Amino acid sequence: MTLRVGVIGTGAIGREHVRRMTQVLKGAEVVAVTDVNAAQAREVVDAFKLQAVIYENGQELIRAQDVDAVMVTSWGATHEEFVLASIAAGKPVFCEKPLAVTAEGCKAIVEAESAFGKRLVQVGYMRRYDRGYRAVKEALVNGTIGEPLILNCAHRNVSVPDFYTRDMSIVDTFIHELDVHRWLLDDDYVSVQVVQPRKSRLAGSHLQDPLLVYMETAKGVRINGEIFVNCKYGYDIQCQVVGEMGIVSLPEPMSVTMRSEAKLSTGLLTDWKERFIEAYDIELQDWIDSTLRGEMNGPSAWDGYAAAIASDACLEARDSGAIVRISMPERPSFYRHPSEDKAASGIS
Ligand SMILES: NC(=O)C1=CN([C@@H]2O[C@H](COP(=O)(O)OP(=O)(O)OC[C@H]3O[C@@H](n4cnc5c(N)ncnc54)[C@H](O)[C@@H]3O)[C@@H](O)[C@H]2O)C=CC1
Ligand SMILES: O=C1[C@@H](O)[C@H](O)[C@@H](O)[C@H](O)[C@H]1O
Repeated sequence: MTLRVGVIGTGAIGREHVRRMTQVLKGAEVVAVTDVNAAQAREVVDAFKLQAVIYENGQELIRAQDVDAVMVTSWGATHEEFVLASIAAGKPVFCEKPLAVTAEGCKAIVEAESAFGKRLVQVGYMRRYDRGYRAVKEALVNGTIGEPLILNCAHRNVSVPDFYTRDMSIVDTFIHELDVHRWLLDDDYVSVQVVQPRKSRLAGSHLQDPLLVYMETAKGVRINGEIFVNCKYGYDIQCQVVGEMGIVSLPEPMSVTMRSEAKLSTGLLTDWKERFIEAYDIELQDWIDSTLRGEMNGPSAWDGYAAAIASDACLEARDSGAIVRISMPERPSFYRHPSEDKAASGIS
């Protein structure tokens, strides 16, 4: 069976996901695309020799009879509208992060999906599929380093495009950390403080770059985070958890060491596409397979909502300079995995 997918937004990641669905993964065919930049949609159809209809807009694509499932890879601020329309049409939808740019927007999606009565939404938090992050999670679950106490992390990009706004360092960039640390630690955030160090002269004048983010979780873990989106030297994602009996760190991407011209050196990546290429492949193959089985396994609309509650608080903390409390509503049973319910009721 083949999942017929319609893609809304064929820019950087939309193009990448079309490439992997067409050339790398199994079980999906891109049958429809749309982009507000029609030339961009045409370019992708031609580049991958797709037998796909180019729709005027996302709403028309979602309504199309032959689109079984929707992929939303347009700008963050447009996600909410397309995810809500997909739910209204009863179609499974893979939405790139963020699920919506505010917690209020995510809440509307959670409510619509709950009212529909079946999970339809997966959010593109691909780090949960990254082998390195999974190894860190496994070490934490196994208790190898005892209980986690401190998490140190950094999200560094070489540079960002001109359209990158001040809020995007939180709602578009650090949102990955907000999701993956909640998942890694199996914990929720209770407070955040955002501190603005000396500003880099190499960042756009409208940006405050870098930023430091200090968070506390319900279990008392302290998170020290750095966001630096014009670091110039590479795409560098760091995560280290200090526990009672040891430290577990995210492995560096594989890279040869060179001895050459009187130097010992190791290359760094510069692009998110390469850094997480395997994670995106695994993530989307899982989405295709589970959607074909009529299930939805990956990061849920609730996870998207939880990350957005934290990112709203980060923005408030950045603007006020205060420590902002984060209050996370209790996760409804609709968003629990069946195995968690069994564990909670003692059924094995
Ligand atoms: N999971 C990850 O690591 C990554 C996720 N993303 C997310 O994917 C989304 C897109 O990011 P990029 O591809 O980097 O941006 P981009 O700007 O390269 O591409 C977005 C495309 O969407 C189109 N678009 C915008 N509004 C639209 C609308 N209403 N209808 C149809 N098309 C529309 C634009 O014309 C553009 O071609 C963002 O939400 C971003 O956060 C992006 C990069 C990596
Ligand atoms: O998701 C991504 C981009 O949208 C975002 O703008 C970058 O900062 C991240 O590193 C990348 O993974």
